[in-house]
Amino acid sequence: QEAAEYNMKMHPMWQGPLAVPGGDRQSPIDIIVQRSIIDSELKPLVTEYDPHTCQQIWNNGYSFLVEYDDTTDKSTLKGGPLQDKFRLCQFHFHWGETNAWGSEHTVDRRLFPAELHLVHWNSDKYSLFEEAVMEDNGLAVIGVFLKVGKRHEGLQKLVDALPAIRHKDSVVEFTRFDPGCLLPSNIEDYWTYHGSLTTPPLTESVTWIILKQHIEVSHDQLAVFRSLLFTSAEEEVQKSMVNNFRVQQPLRGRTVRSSFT
Ligand SMILES: NS(=O)(=O)c1nc2c(F)c(F)c(F)c(F)c2s1
Ligand SMILES: [Zn+2]
Repeated sequence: QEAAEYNMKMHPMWQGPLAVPGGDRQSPIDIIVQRSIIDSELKPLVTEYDPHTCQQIWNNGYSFLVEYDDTTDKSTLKGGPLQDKFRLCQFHFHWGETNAWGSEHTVDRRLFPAELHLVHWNSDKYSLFEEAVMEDNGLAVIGVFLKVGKRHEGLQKLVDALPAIRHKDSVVEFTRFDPGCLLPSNIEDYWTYHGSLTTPPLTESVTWIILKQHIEVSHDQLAVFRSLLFTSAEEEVQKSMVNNFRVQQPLRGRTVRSSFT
């Protein structure tokens, strides 16, 4: 409990509501593997990402986001637990001040040093992200755990862009980046559950798809994430962007399904 209180006091992210009042499908959560229900009807995920839809990378004061042109169905996700087609709008990460923690979700309480979120919205049912974010089947987010190990060649282009967006609200052009290079080789094995955004507005509109297989990045690559700042250039006290994860939320009777035995 005191850790949660510490988290609330110490991190700029928690000025907003800690949990949506009455929210019974909040994220992130701990995935207890033996309590997950194997669902043989879960299909393989189908991602079709077009690197030419990549537009910019920016620091929004919570994380850094790589944003994609989502005005057409060029970069999409379907299959898995999803009935509709979802458009990629952005991806971002959450990480810790040390390699000992940083992920938002955990597996049997196991923490990872960072977690990647690929954010998609339901373009079969809605015409804008802003609409979809308010609907319970509006968003689908793929979560990928990061472990420290060998250098991730595909990530380096992104790491090299970070010094240009050190401060909150800085933006630089970022093109021809294939987010598929950040996925592990096995995307068939995943857990899925209904939850929420993990940063304000915390809306309960997300079908979470957490991949079982992690990706590896080097210690030095992750260290560059920590060189980012929560604060804008004008602020006199600079705060390094670390521990930008939300505290875990109660399961409230939800079931986590798994696509594998
Ligand atoms: N961490 S997350 O749940 O994937 C996630 N949070 C947010 C958020 F707070 C936003 F305002 C937003 F526009 C997003 F696209 C996402 S995506
Ligand atoms: Zn996230």
